[in-house]
Amino acid sequence: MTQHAIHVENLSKSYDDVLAVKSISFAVKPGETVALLGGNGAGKTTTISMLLGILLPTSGTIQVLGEDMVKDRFKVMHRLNFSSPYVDLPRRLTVKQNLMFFSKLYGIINAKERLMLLAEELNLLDLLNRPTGSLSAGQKTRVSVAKALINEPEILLLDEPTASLDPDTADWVRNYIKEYQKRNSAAILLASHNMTEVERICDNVLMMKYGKIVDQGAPDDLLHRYSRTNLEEVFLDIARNRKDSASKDGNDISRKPPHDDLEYGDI
Ligand SMILES: Nc1ncnc2c1ncn2[C@@H]1O[C@H](COP(=O)(O)OP(=O)(O)OP(=O)(O)O)[C@@H](O)[C@H]1O
Repeated sequence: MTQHAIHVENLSKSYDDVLAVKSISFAVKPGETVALLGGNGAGKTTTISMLLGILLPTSGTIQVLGEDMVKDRFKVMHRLNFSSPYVDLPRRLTVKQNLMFFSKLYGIINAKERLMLLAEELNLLDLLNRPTGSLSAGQKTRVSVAKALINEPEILLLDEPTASLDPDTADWVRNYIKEYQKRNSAAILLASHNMTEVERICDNVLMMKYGKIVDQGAPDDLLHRYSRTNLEEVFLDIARNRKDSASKDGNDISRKPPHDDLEYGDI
């Protein structure tokens, strides 16, 4: 039996009186790319933060590479990494200093070689001596991807990996990440608002709303079930409760959320 790279069961998280994530369950296999989709406030960042061990769940379990993330996260943290354009790397450090810092943090043996390889592949050579804070948004995103791959992670958590990139560079970065995944059988969990990206690179999609997973499936499967031609329309159907019929597996997405759900999300 294939061991799941990520296995989440009945995971919930409350912030005081806000129940941000409500009993979600899902799994990601090695070599698989799964998208976490949902409107603002749906619970995506909270979920990713729990997977990274930054936030403790209120209840439920998270197994990462077979380890319990709550009890034993230090056994596996060096095997994961993440990239988010919303988490700034230290601004005054140069790109090289930042990448070197993270190499040391992850205990990379041939740190300099690894750094230079990534810099070359991600077209960062001319930026290595620039303060990270002085870079354009797109340049910072490329540095963030390099930082995320510095330890050759088996699990990659990506929050909007191509935000701020022009279409040509975004396409290139997507292909680069997919190539990396193929070589390393990495599991990828991706939060994105870019539906074309999700359709192109994800094997499975989890649709979150008000902290719950309200539907899921392969992109083609969702298009078929919602009788849509693209994922953006499926997203809008779910966000606006527009679909009349329940999905085949019995999820009734036409149902209005219970009254107390309204305070948790703003789709
Ligand atoms: N530190 C916090 N304290 C209190 N409430 C929080 C905190 N962080 C998030 N929340 C709330 O939890 C809910 C889920 O937020 P989260 O950031 O996980 O959503 P998201 O899906 O990532 O949204 P977005 O797409 O806007 O980034 C929201 O209602 C949010 O206001």
